[in-house]
Amino acid sequence: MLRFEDVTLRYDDGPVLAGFDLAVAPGELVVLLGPSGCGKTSLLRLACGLAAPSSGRVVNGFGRTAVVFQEPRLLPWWPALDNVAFALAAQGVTRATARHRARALLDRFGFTDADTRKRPAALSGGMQSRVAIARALVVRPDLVLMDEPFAALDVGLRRDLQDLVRAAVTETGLAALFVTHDVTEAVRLADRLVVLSARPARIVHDERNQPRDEPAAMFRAAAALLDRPVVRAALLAPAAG
Ligand SMILES: Nc1ncnc2c1ncn2[C@@H]1O[C@H](COP(=O)(O)OP(=O)(O)OP(=O)(O)O)[C@@H](O)[C@H]1O
Repeated sequence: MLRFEDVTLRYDDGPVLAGFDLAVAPGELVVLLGPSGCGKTSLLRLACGLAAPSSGRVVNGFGRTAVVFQEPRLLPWWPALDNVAFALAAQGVTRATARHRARALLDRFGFTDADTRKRPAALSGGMQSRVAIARALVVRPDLVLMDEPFAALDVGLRRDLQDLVRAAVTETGLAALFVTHDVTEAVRLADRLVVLSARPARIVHDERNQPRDEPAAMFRAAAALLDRPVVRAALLAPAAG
């Protein structure tokens, strides 16, 4: 379980979170949907221990946490295979085992043997994103934190990668906290969709297990994103019933 308990986070210019509560359970794919600058990245930084709350508690009870950033952040001089295998270096597995696991995952992600030998500069943006996701998943995390990992990709590629993330979560039972400001992406991916207000981020809508790609769910999420209480109350009322 990952828990934010009454978390406040202040920067010099004021709070980005104030009394924030959220729990992410094992096996759950939670999408945080919120406007730009509302504090989504800050929440992920708290979740993986890169930042500490000003008050309140962040408790990450998952054994192993992996992170996927918006940019793939691959090592440019290494082939795709080694970029993935390297993630296992800290786990004390042999180099042969690491490369074997990396190859198996890249194979599932559609890489040919020749592709696995290419350096990042020789891979398309979508392929680089796949390497970044493989690097996170190869360590067999219990929780993966994803910060708008597909924001730079075109729509068709995004859908492929969203399917890949969903499949990985379903097959392995890991928990995921996925940040985006794209309503379509959020509805398509989420087991549970949490919509955040503008800074300081507070939860304005929290919906579980909605049918994916359902226009009504998109409408509710978009309405919540508008963050206008009167409009929201009117539009969200049917969801409550
Ligand atoms: N280290 C920092 N020091 C001061 N202010 C910061 C810091 N990190 C983020 N901020 C500010 O806090 C607010 C929230 O930033 P954050 O990156 O968490 O939001 P976000 O929702 O992820 O935004 P985006 O969608 O644009 O990536 C922004 O106004 C940002 O400028």
